[in-house]
Amino acid sequence: MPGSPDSTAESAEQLVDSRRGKLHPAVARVREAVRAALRELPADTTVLVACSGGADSLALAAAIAFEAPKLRLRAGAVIVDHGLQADSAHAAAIAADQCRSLGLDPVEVRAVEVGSEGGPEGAARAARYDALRAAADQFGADVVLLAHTRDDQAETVLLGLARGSGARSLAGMAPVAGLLRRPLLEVPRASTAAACIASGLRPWHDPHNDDPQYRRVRVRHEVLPVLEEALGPGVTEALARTAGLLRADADALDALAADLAETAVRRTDDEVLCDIGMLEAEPEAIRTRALRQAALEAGCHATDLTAGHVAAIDAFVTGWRGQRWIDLPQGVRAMRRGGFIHLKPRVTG
Ligand SMILES: Nc1ncnc2c1ncn2[C@@H]1O[C@H](COP(=O)(O)OP(=O)(O)OP(=O)(O)O)[C@@H](O)[C@H]1O
Repeated sequence: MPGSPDSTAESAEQLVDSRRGKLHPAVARVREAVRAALRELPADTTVLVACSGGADSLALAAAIAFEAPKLRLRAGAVIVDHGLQADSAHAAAIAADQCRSLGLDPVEVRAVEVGSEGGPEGAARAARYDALRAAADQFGADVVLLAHTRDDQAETVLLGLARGSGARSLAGMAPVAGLLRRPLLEVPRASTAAACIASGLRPWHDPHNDDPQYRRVRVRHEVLPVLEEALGPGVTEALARTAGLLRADADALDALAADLAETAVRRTDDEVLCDIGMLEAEPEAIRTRALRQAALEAGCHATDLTAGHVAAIDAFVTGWRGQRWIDLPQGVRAMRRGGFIHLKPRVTG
């Protein structure tokens, strides 16, 4: 089914405030979040909003268009056309027109080819992020804004819990990650939808957002409503708060693990060596993070390296009973010899 402008009915009640000439609370909330996230940027910084044409990123586009002159920023938009639906070019053109009419400049549509690595969602995401980075390069932008909301964050935490993830994953999406910023992580999705209606914007409705074959869609439409009903309203907000708390913890542990890896892990020409004597005195949370880092350095991909793999490497330190070796993703092999764990990448050719 092709996507269409969102058919959410305009509620008279929601428009009351704007008719009275008062700023609608949802619009105010989105703008305030944008101001708070971008306040410290130097004047003349170029900021691009990644706009799919959906309600979240359209509300973000409107807010940055309003706030940019006051913050003395230049604000533009990038729309990525993934080419995955018959009418995707049309939907991208409509989103671009709306961004232009908001006063954003430059506004760029980038068509991408989505590969297959990492599954359909992962491949689309990888192609999108590449396109966003390329657009930032082209326009000299230091910041790209993504419109993930508090509800997206809560969904990410629940999905992580269901996988049995650790603190880093349960910390959800980062408000700032290099070039990327997510100013709406504390703003509910209901506010972005209401802000669009109040501003007369016509969001595009992505049919994937209703497709129950995606786990995230099932969490959104089935799991969270049940939790809110059983445990009371506020579950979504609470899950997002958990992400924020765990982010601070995970950052601190990662910093300690990086310090440990600095001394206990070293690279030679053909392998990565981990000093068991230095590792065994450390708490598990720090030791296993340093070991994970070592495995990544040896060539394992983050997406393939599981907690089970890391536990098996850790067993060379804390559960040594003469294990011979373990095979890790990307053909990396780990074994204990002398006082070290040796992580050897597969020899190719
Ligand atoms: N086609 C697009 N063009 C530009 N930006 C997009 C596009 N699709 C998504 N985005 C940006 O990414 C944000 C998240 O979108 P969505 O939730 O659909 O992606 P996702 O698959 O969860 O990706 P990720 O979580 O890695 O960003 C949007 O709010 C928007 O800012």
